[in-house]
Amino acid sequence: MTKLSVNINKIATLRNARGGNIPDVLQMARDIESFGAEGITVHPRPDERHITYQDVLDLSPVLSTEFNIEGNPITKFVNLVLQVRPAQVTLVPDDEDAITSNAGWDTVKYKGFLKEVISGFKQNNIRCSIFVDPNPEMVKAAVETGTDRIELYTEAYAAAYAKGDKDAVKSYAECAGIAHDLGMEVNAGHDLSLENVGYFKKQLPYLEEVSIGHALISEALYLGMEKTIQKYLKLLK
Ligand SMILES: CC(=O)[C@@H](O)[C@H](O)COP(=O)(O)O
Ligand SMILES: NCC(=O)COP(=O)(O)O
Repeated sequence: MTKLSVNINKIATLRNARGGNIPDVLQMARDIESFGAEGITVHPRPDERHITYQDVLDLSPVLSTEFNIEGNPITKFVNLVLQVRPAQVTLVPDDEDAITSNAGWDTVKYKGFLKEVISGFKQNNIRCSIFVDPNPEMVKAAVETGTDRIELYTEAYAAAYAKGDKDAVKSYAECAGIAHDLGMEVNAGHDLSLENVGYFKKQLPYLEEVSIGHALISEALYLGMEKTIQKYLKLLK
């Protein structure tokens, strides 16, 4: 079984559109957990355009499932994660002004940096994952950073699948196998949806967790949050 961690950034985007507290991000997170999601993911960005640093602090004590905090390990982010001590931190090499995540780590070039950051988190018993493209060279170098997991960046798979190209999953399956053989667990995320996640899960030999936000929140506008989560859980069994 693959765990579903729901990324609630887009709920905060809606709330921030008007100020105030509608929708209530904390209540939504609790409801998402009660509908069966096994984790909550947030990706606070430096401009706090959706999830704010304060949201992360407020969410931490009320969650009952795995809390996954994603982001670029700038000092402010590292301090936040060390204060909250979530179950998992996912390191993503975002530019400050990126609309959304758009690349995985160059684990060869940034090996030393990642090693140092990951060591600090692991000393605090925080599981580490790093966002990587489905590139065998990057996956092989990832193990030397000391990370527990990799998160495969699935945007390219999702785009290809939408055009009918199912073969795009092959590089992901290969990289999941390499990661497993090297002792790392495998997560995946970005642009996964009800349409494409079932095939992805079936093709990957190892897949611990997917984090899904943009499509899931959009699908919930039509189906409702509870039904949407139930559909994902069925596909991820
Ligand atoms: C790492 C990743 O793929 C997700 O965190 C995604 O980038 C969501 O971030 P936004 O909600 O800011 O697009
Ligand atoms: N790590 C990926 C994530 O949290 C959600 O990405 P998306 O579903 O919003 O593209």
